Amino acid sequence: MNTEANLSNRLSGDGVSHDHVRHDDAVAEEQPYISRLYERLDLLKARLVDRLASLYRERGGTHQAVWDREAFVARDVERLERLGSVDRGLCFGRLDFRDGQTSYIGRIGLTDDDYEQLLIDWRAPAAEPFYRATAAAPGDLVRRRHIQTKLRTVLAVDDEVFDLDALPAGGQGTLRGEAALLASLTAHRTGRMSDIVATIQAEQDRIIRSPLAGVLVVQGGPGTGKTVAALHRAAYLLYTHRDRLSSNGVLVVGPNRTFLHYIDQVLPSLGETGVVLSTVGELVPGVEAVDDGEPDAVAVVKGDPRMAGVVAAAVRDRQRLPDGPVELKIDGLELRLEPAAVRAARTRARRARRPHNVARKVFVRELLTHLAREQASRLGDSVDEEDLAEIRVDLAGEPPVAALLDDLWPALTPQRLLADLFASPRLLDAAAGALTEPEKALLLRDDTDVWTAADVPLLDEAAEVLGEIDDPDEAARLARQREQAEVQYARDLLDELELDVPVDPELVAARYRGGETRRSVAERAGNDRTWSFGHVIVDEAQELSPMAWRMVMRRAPGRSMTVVGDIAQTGAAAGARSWADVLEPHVPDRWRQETLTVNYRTPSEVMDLAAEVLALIDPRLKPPTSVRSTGERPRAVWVEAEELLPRLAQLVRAQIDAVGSGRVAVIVPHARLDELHSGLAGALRDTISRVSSADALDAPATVLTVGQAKGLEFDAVLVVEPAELLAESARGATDLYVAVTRPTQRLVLVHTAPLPDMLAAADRE
Ligand SMILES: Nc1ncnc2c1ncn2[C@@H]1O[C@H](COP(=O)(O)OP(=O)(O)OP(=O)(O)O)[C@@H](O)[C@H]1O
Repeated sequence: MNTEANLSNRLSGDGVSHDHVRHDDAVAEEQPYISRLYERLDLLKARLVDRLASLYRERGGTHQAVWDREAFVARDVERLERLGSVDRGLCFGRLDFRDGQTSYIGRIGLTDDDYEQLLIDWRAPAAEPFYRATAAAPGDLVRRRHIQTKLRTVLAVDDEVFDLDALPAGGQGTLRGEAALLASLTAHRTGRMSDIVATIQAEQDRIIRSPLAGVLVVQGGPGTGKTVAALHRAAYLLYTHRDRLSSNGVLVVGPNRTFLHYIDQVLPSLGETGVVLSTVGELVPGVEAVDDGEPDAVAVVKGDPRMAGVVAAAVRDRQRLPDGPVELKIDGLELRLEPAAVRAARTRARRARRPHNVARKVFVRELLTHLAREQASRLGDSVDEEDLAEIRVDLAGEPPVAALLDDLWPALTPQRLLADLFASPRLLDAAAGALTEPEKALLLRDDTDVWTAADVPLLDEAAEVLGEIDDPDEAARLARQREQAEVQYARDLLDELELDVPVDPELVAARYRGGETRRSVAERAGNDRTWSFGHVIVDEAQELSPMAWRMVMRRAPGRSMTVVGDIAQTGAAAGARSWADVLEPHVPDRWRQETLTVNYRTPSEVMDLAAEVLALIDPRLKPPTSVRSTGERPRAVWVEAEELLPRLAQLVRAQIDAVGSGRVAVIVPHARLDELHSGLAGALRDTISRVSSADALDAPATVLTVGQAKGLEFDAVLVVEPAELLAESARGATDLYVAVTRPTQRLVLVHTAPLPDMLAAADRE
């Protein structure tokens, strides 16, 4: 079946009675309106720049006047950013209704000076028919027109006519269906995900416009548009619930930095910049997790829900009792502290039911009061409350007392708690009663400040149980840091605006001072571990461990979430086996699931092979249906072990040549990453990168592991040593399934060892 027929069958299998018609006049017909929209856009931008320039020229006035002015500036800057981001494909659709009315659909809404609607935002209810109308249920629609533009010029129009008779005479030419979708699906990949606002399909639209409340799970096979639909959902929710979400923000959690880089253009291209993108390993500000390939067995223990109890017990364990009486020498006077007195102070502090560092104040006060009384009675003094307060202050300044307090109830950072715990068999024994001896042994390591992604949820858990340390020096440091950030923000903002007016960034920053609200929500949220987001999107959600889920749930106390993933692609040893397992502990009965079934990425030839792999993961699972075919079957190339590198270099070179400006991936077993990357880099020089480099996805070809390829896509993919991939995978065939479903055009399997049986259908060379 050829590509077009395939596409048409898949998308229009509902017996649509529409006639696809084309007439070049339609292109000419649309150009004036599209030009008018761009003129309007330019005018609005020019007005905003003028207003900002005059706002910056103004100085002084009452505090209120300054405040108001800054509010205008912030709002106008945001508007300008939004208008600046929608130039490409500003308008992409037109709806013609039975009553003769016409609407144009675009990236944003535009009105003229008389508030006449010129363009409808794709997220507005009035735009829904553009995505949802079918021949069976056209509503009042007679025609849906896709308009393809390049820069500001109309290139093509693509009509679906629901009611030929209702169209005015002359409007019934010949057009090809789904041209816009086909063009976008077959385009070369650029290393960055694009938005799909012009071609969103009905099953995706349902997900995008699903209500804000509760947890929506989007399950779907590879390439079904889960990621892209979730990002459009973020844009839709921000538009529809701006009042609620603009102050709390939206968080998108992705599997790794490369993936976030891959998707980070999508929301700005939809005019939304206020979203925080983060990996699990970055969710605790101030901690940089290393991607050091922690052994699966260790990650499994760290991700186990029993670790919550271990962290809580580790904290309690640091609230110590001395083994016997403690002698303290203060100003030549011997004071004796009995364990019973410490126990009493500890009980009072624990009863406060506050986090450890907060409850420390109670403990310190209780113990110092006890010592103060002891001291006074030894001196034969009688003391009142005021005297006690003074003596407490004096005692707290005594080094032996301070050392004792630090020993019995230390102020702890999450890092200190975990570094001490993992470095001490004694502390582990005391806290990790719920773990087996081998599990405890897996956690042991040297005292170090290096953290892995699996440690981050534990640090977050510890931060919850510990609470903030009340340290005035730390508060002053944070205030300084904030001031510097404000000046930098002002500088960036002025650079961005390119105003022809001299404006001093210090002055702008000084105006902001005290105005924490001036920093964007995304900036504030990204630096605050305890921030409550209005909505949280978790992508590749199947990879999160139970401890990671506890952390992510803390970021969404309102439990408004979109959880996106594919259980069949779970690679992490501590990842999910079912959505119910993941969600029932947190939102019993408050989650709903939607399933996507059409694969927009992988051609059917490749998907047929992937289906064999999927059958091994779980024979009950159904692969998504590919929307197109290419006529190119997957190939398997056997090479001698000694010849692997030179042959692979040749094969990669051939694919780079074949994809032109597109992208090639070389997916390799973890154990061979370094060797194959340096070998290929030697042979192919600057055409090849590895994914750890900043510009990884900009190079024509990239060498990466399956974990790093998760969520990404490439024109051509070479999978090296599939049998080895299978052997080193924590979850059987799931890694192989992910690897073979990355290409948009071609798949080549390169092997020295025999090919796993499930790949037998590939053409052999
Ligand atoms: N309606 C659409 N119009 C145009 N392109 C689309 C559409 N839906 C999906 N795509 C494209 O299909 C590709 C796959 O989408 P996406 O990466 O979101 O899939 P996924 O389900 O997250 O895949 P995986 O599970 O493999 O990570 C992307 O290039 C995306 O732009």
